[in-house]
Order: sequence, then C-alpha cells, then structure tokens
Amino acid sequence: MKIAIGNDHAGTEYKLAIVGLLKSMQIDVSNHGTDGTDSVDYPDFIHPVASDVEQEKVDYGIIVCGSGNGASMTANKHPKVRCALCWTKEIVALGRAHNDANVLSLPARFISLPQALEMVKVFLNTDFEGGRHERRVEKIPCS
Ligand SMILES: O=C(CO)[C@H](O)[C@H](O)[C@H](O)COP(=O)(O)O
Repeated sequence: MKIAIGNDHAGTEYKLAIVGLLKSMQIDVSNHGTDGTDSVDYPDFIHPVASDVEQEKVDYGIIVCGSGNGASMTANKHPKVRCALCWTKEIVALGRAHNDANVLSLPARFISLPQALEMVKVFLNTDFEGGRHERRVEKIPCS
C-alpha cells in the first residue's frame, strides 16, 4: 500500500507522527510536506497529495491542517478525489464505508494526536460497502 500525505504548519506535528505510524505498518509514504512550523499556505501542500490520488500513484491520501477545512476544500477540487473531513473514528469509518473516501482530512487543532492516529488506522482498515452507496458515489461528480 502507498499513501500520499501533506499538511500546512498547523498539521506538521501530527503529520510526522502519522508518517511514523504508517512506516511502522510497512506502508510506503509519499510526504509532500510541509515539515516545518513556519506559516505556509495549505493549498501548496494539499494539491500534490490530491494529484497523487487522482493519478493513482498512491492508494490513499491523508491531509492535515488546523481545522481540516481548507485542506479538504482544496483536495475536493480534484474530480477523482473524495475527501472526508473527520473528527471521530465513527465518521472516518462512514467516510470509507458509505462514501468510498480516498482522502482523509484531519483537524489537528481539534482532535488529540492519539485520536488522530486511531482515525488513520480506521481509515486504512475500513472497506467500502458498495451496494446502494456505490450508486450514490457515482452521482457525486457534477458535469
Ligand atoms: O484552512 C484552515 C482553516 O479552516 C486551516 O485550519 C489552516 O491550518 C488555518 O487557517 C491556519 O491558520 P493560521 O492562523 O494561519 O495558523
């Protein structure tokens, strides 16, 4: 499995911890930064993650910013991306099971780091249920 990950300055601490978790799971990681805490603009670091997902260079994307909003708004501009902004494990599971989310957006300033790591595990271990949900997901793209 290969994951692309990106974040702004508000997400660096969590991103680095998530990278450590993924590598401990023998998951290949494409880290698009930022790795610092100097103020940056989230689109600069989220678009590359979304592009990797869209071009099927990776299996999933994980993005982190302060609220998760800007990162998810940016990722969802990519037509083949289905980014779920999540703040509980339950929402993560539904994002995968019902919406076939291929990108997880995490609000670093509103969830704890242990919670974030657990949410990443749920994201990677929950399958899309298909069925009625597949019909709905296929209707998401607008012409
Ligand atoms: O897009 C965002 C707000 O919804 C992200 O949370 C950013 O991380 C946040 O805007 C950064 O704020 P800062 O005051 O520039 O650190």
